[in-house]
This record gives sequence, C-alpha cells and structure tokens, in this order.
Amino acid sequence: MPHNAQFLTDLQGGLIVSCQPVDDGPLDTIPAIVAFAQAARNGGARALRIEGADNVAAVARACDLPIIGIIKRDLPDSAVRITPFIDDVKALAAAGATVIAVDGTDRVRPVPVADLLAAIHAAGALAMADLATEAEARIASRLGFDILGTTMSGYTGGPVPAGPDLDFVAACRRLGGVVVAEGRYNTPAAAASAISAGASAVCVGSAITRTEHVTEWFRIAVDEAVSGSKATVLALDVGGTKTLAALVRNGKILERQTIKTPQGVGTDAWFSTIGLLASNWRGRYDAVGAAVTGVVQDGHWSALNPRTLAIPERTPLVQRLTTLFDAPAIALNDAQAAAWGEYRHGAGRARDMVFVTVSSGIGGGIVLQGRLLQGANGLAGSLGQIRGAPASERLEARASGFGMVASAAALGHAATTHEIFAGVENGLPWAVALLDEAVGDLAVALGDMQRLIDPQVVVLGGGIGMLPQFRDRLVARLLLEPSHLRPTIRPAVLGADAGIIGVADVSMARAHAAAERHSSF
Ligand SMILES: CC(=O)N[C@H](C=O)[C@@H](O)[C@H](O)[C@H](O)COP(=O)(O)O
Repeated sequence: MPHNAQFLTDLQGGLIVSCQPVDDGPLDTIPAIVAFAQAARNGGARALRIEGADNVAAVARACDLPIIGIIKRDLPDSAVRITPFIDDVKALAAAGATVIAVDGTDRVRPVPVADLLAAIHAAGALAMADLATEAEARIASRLGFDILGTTMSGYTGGPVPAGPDLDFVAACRRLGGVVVAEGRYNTPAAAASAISAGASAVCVGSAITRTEHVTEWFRIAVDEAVSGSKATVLALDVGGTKTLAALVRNGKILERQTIKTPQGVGTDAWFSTIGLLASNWRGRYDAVGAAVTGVVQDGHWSALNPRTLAIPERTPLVQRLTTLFDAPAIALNDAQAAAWGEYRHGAGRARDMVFVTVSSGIGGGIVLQGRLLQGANGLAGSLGQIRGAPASERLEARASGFGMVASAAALGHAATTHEIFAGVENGLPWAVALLDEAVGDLAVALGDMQRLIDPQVVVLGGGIGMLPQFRDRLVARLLLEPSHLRPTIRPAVLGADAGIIGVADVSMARAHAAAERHSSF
C-alpha cells in the first residue's frame, strides 16, 4: 500500500473505479465486488471506491490497489448517507481503506464534518469530502480535506441532471488541491472531459459496475431505435385546481403547459378544454397518459373525493382520451403515477417503495418488487382513505391541507394552509398543536403501513409533505417507533412533475408492449 502522500501523487491523471453494485441486486455480494475490483485493476484503474467495511476488508485482501472506503447509511433524521459516524470511519480504517470519504454537504447531520475529518486523520487515513456546491468545497478545503470530490452534485434535491457537473469540477480546481470528479461520468468521453475541466482524477461507478443501469441505458436506446417515434408521450396530470400537460420522453419533460382545471363545466366541455391544451402538439406524440385525482378502474374514472374534482361516476376516461388525441391512452390515479415516477426516475429507486403525497389531500402509491400496485378497484395505496378506528374520519380529513384548514376553522381560526404554517413559524400555540396533531395522525398511519407492506423506503411528496417544517416533525415522530418498524423517509425529488413522468413511463411501456405483440418477427 503506498504511503499517503505518494498516493495523492500517484492518483494524478488516474481513473478510480467505484465498485458499488446495485443495492440488493444479484451482483451485490462480496465475491462479486472483489471480482469487480480485480477486473478494474486489470483494466488499469489507479484506485477503487468501495462501500462497506466488510467489502473494503475483502477487497484489500484480494487486490493491491488503494481503496477509498465509504459506509452508506439511510438515517431516519438526516439525508446524509455517506460515512455519517465516527465509528464508520474507524471501521473503514481498520478494514484497510487508504482514503475515507464522508458526505461534506451543508445538511443536517449526526456528526459535524470537522469531527469526521479529525477522526480520519487520527486513524492515519486520507480524507475525501463528497460535495455538492462550491461553498461546501471552500469549507472542506479550509478544514483540511486531502481530496475534494464532486460526488454529491445533483443529489441533494430536485431532479438528478443527466450529465456530470463539469463547472463544479472547475470551481474545485480553482480552490487548489486534489480534485476527484465523480458522479455521472458514464462514458469514456465524459471522463476525459473531467480531466480537461481540471480534475486530478475521475471516479466512475455505474458505467462500470452497475450492470442493471448500463443494461437499461442500452435497452432504452434500442427501444427508441426499434419504435422510432414511439417514444414521446403526451402526459396529463389533472388535479383539483391545476392541469399540467407535457411532452415527455424517457423521463424528461420536453415542453409543458399548465391551465386551471376546468370545474363545473360538464364533461364534454371539460374534455374539449383538455384537447385544446395539447392542440399545438398534434403529431408530436405517440401515446397519451393521464394521471388524475380520483380512482381509475378499467379505464373509467370516478371521484374519490368530490370536493377535489366533481366528475361523473365511471367517466370513460381512456376511451375519450384515445378518441380526443387519436393515440393509445392509459390513465392512472395521480398518486400511483407519482409513485411510479419517483420509483423510476426519482427518490424511490428501491425494490419495494411507498410514495405518500400530502397536499390539499393525501394520496399514496405502492411499488412492490418493481411493480406498481393498482389494486382490483384502482384503490391500492390510497393512504388518505384509511380510517384507523371505526368512529374515525379518513386520514385525509385530519392530516391533509383541507383537514388542517377545517381543524383550524373548528378552533375559530379562518386560516389557509399557508397561514397555518406561517403561524407555526411564529410559534402560535394553536397552529403548532394543530400541525403536531396532523403529523401525529400521519405518523401512526405510516407506522401501520410499514407493518403491513414493509417497504425499503417511503418517499414523501406533495406541497405540504415537501415542507421541511412538516417533514422534520414527521421524522421526529417516527423516531418513537422501534427501529425495525420505522419507515425510512426520503424526500421526493420530482416535485410536481412526478405524476406526468410516472404516467408517461407507464404509457410508453404499454405502447412498446402493444407494438411488440403486433410485430411480425
Ligand atoms: C450520490 C452518491 O451517493 N454517490 C455514490 C457514492 O459513493 C455512488 O452511488 C456513485 O455510484 C458513485 O459516486 C459514482 O458515481 P457514478 O455511479 O455516477 O459513476
């Protein structure tokens, strides 16, 4: 193993291979990780990035390359995942890591970054900071980290960008020291561009050791070539107040328009308004997907909560959309669609996940073993509809935006949700008590849901669910659950786009399946 200072010199201009297979996938085993490490060495990698103390120890025994060690944890009360604890640092050092990387982002964390850095140096290892912004890089550099890594850029909120963050590499370069470009260097050309942008070394993971991801990249390219234009979806998200229409291709929104959802105009007028919304996109899409508030069963749409949107019982939505847009159409409940969107392109990339949206109402969606559950009647995942006890009202009537506004009114406060949250911010006791009660109700429901479905992650979205005031309180309440029964909450990353991205994905998959059934080979 090279001496530390020598390692930093040797790393200049080198390729680091991150051997982190897809979690729980068939290659997520110690022998496979060791094999990846040896293969990377044979291919000319200068160093390895390995997750988990056991994996680091096994790779250190079998391969003579220096190791950047990390431990990833999903914490209930912090979004920080990479090496959050001093004990993690000690375990990695004992396992043989030359460098130990920690999340260096400016987020709520269990142990200050400076303490982790001191522990790494005390253990005789080099320290790498995994960063997302220039401000964080400046702090990490000042603290004395040996390596600045661009690892976290694009992963601290919002949709993950398609390409790497070369500007951030250049910004780190300007700070001086050793810079590792990491994150979405998915092609040799992208890795080379990192060096041109000023990186000392490039770390590549998914493109080399996540076979599932690479397969998917190829599969999408082949699908597009096979189906030609069969890849653009006109996606609609019909909510109680707003309707969003977009052209979506492979999880990316190409163009979008929003209108106020037509209310009380009758079904025919309603459909012609929706038709007009997309009239200038005619000929540019091959399939249609609608994510709608309410229940969709066999292509028929019914209101679950007529207060949100009054539509006639069993409106033949799919048939009307097919005729209106002259393209194959599908429809899904909006929360189910958003669940699929977050699962495929957002924060829910786990085998089993539940999506919960808290906004004016409460909705949910369940993805188990990679399949979206719709249920026999289209109701699967309708968390807002559960009662909990015979005399109880639905959860939605208590813990949603509508519910909180009604509770405030019952207490004599005519307040909007916005005003309730402002009241919480200003410490008004009635507002704080009301929010705590809503959060308490949701925490019980999520605890019960965890017992029933046992997902790996629960992605929390919706205008209210995304508010830190709401999420932090919910996470704190869930800490009262025993750890093995406690949901792991992750903030949604697709925001208001989750529904259209999800429904477009399902619509595209159905269009491909139909094309395959009709193809002649
Ligand atoms: C954000 C985060 O947690 N990144 C992780 C850090 O270890 C890994 O999941 C990445 O695979 C690694 O950074 C390499 O990046 P890419 O797989 O894009 O080549």
